[in-house]
Amino acid sequence: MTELLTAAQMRAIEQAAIESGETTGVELMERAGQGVVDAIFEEWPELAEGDQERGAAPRPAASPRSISAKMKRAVVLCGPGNNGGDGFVVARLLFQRGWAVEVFLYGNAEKLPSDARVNFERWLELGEVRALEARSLDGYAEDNPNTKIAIDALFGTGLSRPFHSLAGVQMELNYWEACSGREGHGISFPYVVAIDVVSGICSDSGKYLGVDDNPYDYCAMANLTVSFHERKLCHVLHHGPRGSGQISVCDLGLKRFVRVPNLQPNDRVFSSDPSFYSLSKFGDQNKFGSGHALILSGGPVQTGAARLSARGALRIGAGLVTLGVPLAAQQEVAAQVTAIMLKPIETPDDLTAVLQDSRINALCLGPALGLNRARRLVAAALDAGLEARPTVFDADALSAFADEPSALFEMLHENCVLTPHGGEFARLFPDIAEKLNAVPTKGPAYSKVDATRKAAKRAGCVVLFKGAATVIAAPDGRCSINSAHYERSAPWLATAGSGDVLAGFITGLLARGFSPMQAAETAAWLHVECALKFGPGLIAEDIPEQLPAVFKDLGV
Ligand SMILES: NC(=O)C1=CN([C@@H]2O[C@H](COP(=O)(O)OP(=O)(O)OC[C@H]3O[C@@H](n4cnc5c(N)ncnc54)[C@H](OP(=O)(O)O)[C@@H]3O)[C@@H](O)[C@H]2O)[C@@H](O)CC1
Ligand SMILES: Nc1ncnc2c1ncn2[C@@H]1O[C@H](COP(=O)(O)OP(=O)(O)O)[C@@H](O)[C@H]1O
Ligand SMILES: [K+]
Repeated sequence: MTELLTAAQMRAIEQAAIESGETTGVELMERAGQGVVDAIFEEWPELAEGDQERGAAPRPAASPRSISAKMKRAVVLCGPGNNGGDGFVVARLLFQRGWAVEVFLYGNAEKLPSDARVNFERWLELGEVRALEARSLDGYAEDNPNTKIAIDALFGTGLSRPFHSLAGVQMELNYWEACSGREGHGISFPYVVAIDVVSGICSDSGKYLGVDDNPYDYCAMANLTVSFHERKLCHVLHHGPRGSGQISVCDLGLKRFVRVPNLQPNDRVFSSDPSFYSLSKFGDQNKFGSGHALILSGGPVQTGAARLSARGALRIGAGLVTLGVPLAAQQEVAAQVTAIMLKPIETPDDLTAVLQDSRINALCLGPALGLNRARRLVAAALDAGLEARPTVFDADALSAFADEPSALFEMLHENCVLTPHGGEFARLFPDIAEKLNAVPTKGPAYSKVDATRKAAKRAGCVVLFKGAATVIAAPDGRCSINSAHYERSAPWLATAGSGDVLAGFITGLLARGFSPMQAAETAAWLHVECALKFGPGLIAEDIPEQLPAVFKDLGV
């Protein structure tokens, strides 16, 4: 598991490192700038070809007269804080490799923080700094056709309010990001490289501050973002992944400062990669050793969703899986399943009776259950037999309580898992959803992490809030994110029935004895792995069928 940091956590780590006396802010800034340059040449090795170190040449070498049209050119946009300071370092390092470098500053040089100021002064020994204005980049790529790289060093983790004053610049970066790497009419557009965070995005939420609609047409975007120490939350949340392009993480040598006192375990957020060891089966256990999952089905012609869940639960390793089916749908389900068993469950009393079997150690309610049937069965599910039986609530089992969410929350216990998508989340937690969906006016903005943690606390159980970034939180604040972005991008998972399979995966792992948090995290991660294994054309039925190959790759 890797950690995903908030801006405050990153600052605390930096501060602890500086206070230890082992490093200084200027040294960290130098490592940061070097890391950005290294990441650029790792991403585009062809850009490094033919570079000739010219060292710290005196100022005249950078004057316009000495810049030949053939020189590779970079334009560096520096902002008023330390992100801008990193930009000055990058400018110097590229210059020392023989590049023509043009530097713009947004803000007042006199007010730069001290470390940034040091690097501003160092740059001034090599070249000029022009004031960045709204139209500074208009026509720039066309007029300077050898511009290979644009560095976005305007704002990083310190963005505190909406940033609209350079709309023209942001739109130009957006356009360059879209056109870079493609030749058209003799013009090649530069790659946009964001230092730490794409300017305009709040680093804790991944939202563009002050933006309420589609930001993809007019906000700054990058082809590559170089994050320091670890990824920040914005790199996996909301608009962040699209805005960031690719992510490269630059090690600043701060690993041993992660455990600074103000970072409580339950304030931290991790990526949800599971421990694969826990997925293996060992010894001579019989099938009951891997648990028995019961999944409740809807009525006639509404049984497909529960069957998908059941298939998922069985493939992920539950020893036995039974579908609880109303009488009228028995024939339909029986004709479709083999290893999965059937039990007639029509009424709450039927469910109560079935649940007297304490070997049924995990339960799933929701997929196409029907709102009325869900409402009637939930109370029985939570009341019967085994105390605090691990139970997944999905789809209709959530929506059935839209008019009175508190009635559901009062019944839940710590072994429950709720798996809402955005719509279901808004039905159960309307106030939280409203806050999450409001236009953010200042940073740090309310994030999906904040929302899911709050929901888990209110519900008193694990909440898995679905999406390309699936956020999983427990009532005590533990939180992880399963990010289907970058090399794990899995857009084909957005297909009918995919959530039903996920509910089945979680139920199967609960049956195998995983804790609710561990089951949710592991299931979400495997769900994406299955989609990646299959690739384009994926439909929900395919997802469970990828598990054997995924397990094999993992050495399970
Ligand atoms: N932590 C580490 O270990 C390391 C961090 N490093 C680097 O430092 C970066 C963080 O630096 P930072 O804290 O100075 O913040 P940054 O993003 O440069 O901006 C802050 C400035 O912007 C201003 N401002 C804000 N919003 C604004 C707006 N809308 N419009 C106009 N102004 C606005 C804000 O003003 P204020 O809110 O105070 O009024 C303040 O002046 C980090 O991302 C990384 O690149 C590396 O050097 C190496 C190690
Ligand atoms: N763009 C995406 N990339 C990766 N996964 C996605 C994306 N969109 C949705 N998902 C995942 O697909 C599943 C969809 O679930 P859900 O919305 O409940 O669909 P259904 O009700 O049809 O099963 C969730 O696990 C969600 O996290
Ligand atoms: K930036």
